[in-house]
Amino acid sequence: MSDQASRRSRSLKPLSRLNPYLMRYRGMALAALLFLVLAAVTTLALPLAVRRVIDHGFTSQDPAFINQYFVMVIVLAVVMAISSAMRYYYVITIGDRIVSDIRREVFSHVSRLSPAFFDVNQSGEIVSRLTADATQIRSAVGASASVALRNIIMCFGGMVMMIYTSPRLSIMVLAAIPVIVFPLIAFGRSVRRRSRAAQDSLAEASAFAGESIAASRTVQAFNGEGAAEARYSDAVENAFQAARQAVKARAILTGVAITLVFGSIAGVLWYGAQSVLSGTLSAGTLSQFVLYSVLAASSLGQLSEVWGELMQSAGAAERLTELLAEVSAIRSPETPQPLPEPPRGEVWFEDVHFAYPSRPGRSALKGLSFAVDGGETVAIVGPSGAGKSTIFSLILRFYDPSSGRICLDGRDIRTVSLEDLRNRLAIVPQDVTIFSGTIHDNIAFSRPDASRDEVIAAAKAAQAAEFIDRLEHGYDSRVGERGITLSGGQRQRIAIARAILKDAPVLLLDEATSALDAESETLVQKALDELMQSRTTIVIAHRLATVLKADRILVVDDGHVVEQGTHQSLIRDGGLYAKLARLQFQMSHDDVLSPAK
Ligand SMILES: Nc1ncnc2c1ncn2[C@@H]1O[C@H](COP(=O)(O)OP(=O)(O)OP(=O)(O)O)[C@@H](O)[C@H]1O
Repeated sequence: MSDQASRRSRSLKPLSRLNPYLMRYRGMALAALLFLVLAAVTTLALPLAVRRVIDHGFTSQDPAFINQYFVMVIVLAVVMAISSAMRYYYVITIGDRIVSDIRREVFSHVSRLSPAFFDVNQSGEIVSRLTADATQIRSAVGASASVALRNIIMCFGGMVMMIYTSPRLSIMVLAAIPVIVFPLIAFGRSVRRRSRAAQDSLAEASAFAGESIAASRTVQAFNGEGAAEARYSDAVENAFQAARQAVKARAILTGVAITLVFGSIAGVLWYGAQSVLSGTLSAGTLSQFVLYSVLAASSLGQLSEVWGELMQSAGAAERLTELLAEVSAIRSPETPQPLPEPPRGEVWFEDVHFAYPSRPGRSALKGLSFAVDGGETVAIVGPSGAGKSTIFSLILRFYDPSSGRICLDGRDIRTVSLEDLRNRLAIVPQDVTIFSGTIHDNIAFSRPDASRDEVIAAAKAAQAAEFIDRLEHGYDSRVGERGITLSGGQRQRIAIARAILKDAPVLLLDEATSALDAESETLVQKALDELMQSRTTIVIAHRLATVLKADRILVVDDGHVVEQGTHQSLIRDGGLYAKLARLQFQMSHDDVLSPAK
């Protein structure tokens, strides 16, 4: 564990980060506190009643007096019961409420962080913060904090009442505390050390068993069963010995604890009894004192149990609120400029240099310039790693260039709001994400307010309607996780339907490299033709059909444009494109040499 991690788990301070959330529910928090104090005070009042009953009721033989006190005890018990129930309700509800708020806020914040954040953070870890850490906080706010608070009040109140009841006996108890506590702490440490050693040995034995069983074929093929058995039994024996040591230490600890605690209690009680006999202390006062000591001691015990939980929750609160402090590298400007109306769909790259933030030393784009006119179809072609996908990421403003400008309809995209910019762009990615939900929801992802008719029209235009109609529940069929799985071609057509529904002036199309069967290929192609009509299209091309249809081809290599032209002109020039075309589109040598065919 790093220094930072170990320091984290030793402080309760990060829990204060939950204060702003708590303050939102001030009323409920006050109510919880009120009932908490009320429950503690009534508990602390009970021993007072006990003393009065013992000292006055029994000695004066006055049944009316006893009845009166028992009625009082019942009233106290009812108050205690009601306030405990209310405390439980309020405290748990506040915990749940705060955790829901934090979850919502963290999710909404994280969803808006730029991809640079996700380049260096694992999504699994973030999700675990949202789930496991949030649950930990729920238990901290909901249970541990209230138990801790109640026990602090009880322990403190119990001690005050002990002193109030009998200062002399209290001094004796105080004197006994170090006698009990120090040996227990020392022993406790050794027990913990031994338990950890036992657990480590067991983990080692289990690891060996797991490995050996998983590789049972290898073990048997080499006649290694005997050796494995011997090694495992050694490991198990070690674990047993370590566990025995731990148990022995714990047994001694229990014995020592009982001796010390009861010895001290007996000592204090003996002294108390002597005082009762000599008439300096009443029997009721002694009982009251004993009850307060029991209350104070048990509160202390419970406090030590929830302390560890509170520590863990503090760590959880820290990890979760850390995410909220994360500032997105990509934000809308303070005063965004509007994009020109109506949209023209012009995209310019002007001498764009860019390196990914996670790899600052290596430029992905090195002075890239090109201009795409409204309605034009431009194909981007280049070797793997040339920077083609990076161009899309920059148009979508997932990252900002380190120098140069990217403009949409003549406006630098950094001067317009992210929402306006992305409203004008539709993307059909290579790897289509299908969310768990219905087909309708998946298509309408690009425009959640779209009507069923609009979704059907988009699906028809994307050549997807036919396969959707064949599904048992049509547009309401569930897909994605725990739903039906779609084929590669079907997923692509869903993505195309999404883009058609969005109807944005600029289409970014990352053609799939994976081969589809001939029928899917034809359907996807038809769907794309429909989509590309009457809008600007920038396509990372992997298919011959696409480059043949493009108005212009940009050949990108090592972060800049090295050639541009039509398929024919580029083949004629015999440069990088001619070479790539031969490899990528599997054209024969003759095709390349006589491109007019
Ligand atoms: N998120 C990222 N973080 C760091 N480096 C990246 C990231 N994405 C891409 N790169 C690097 O940037 C360079 C350009 O990558 P890019 O994905 O744009 O290439 P490409 O032309 O699309 O390649 P391909 O055809 O193989 O998809 C590569 O060297 C790549 O390793």
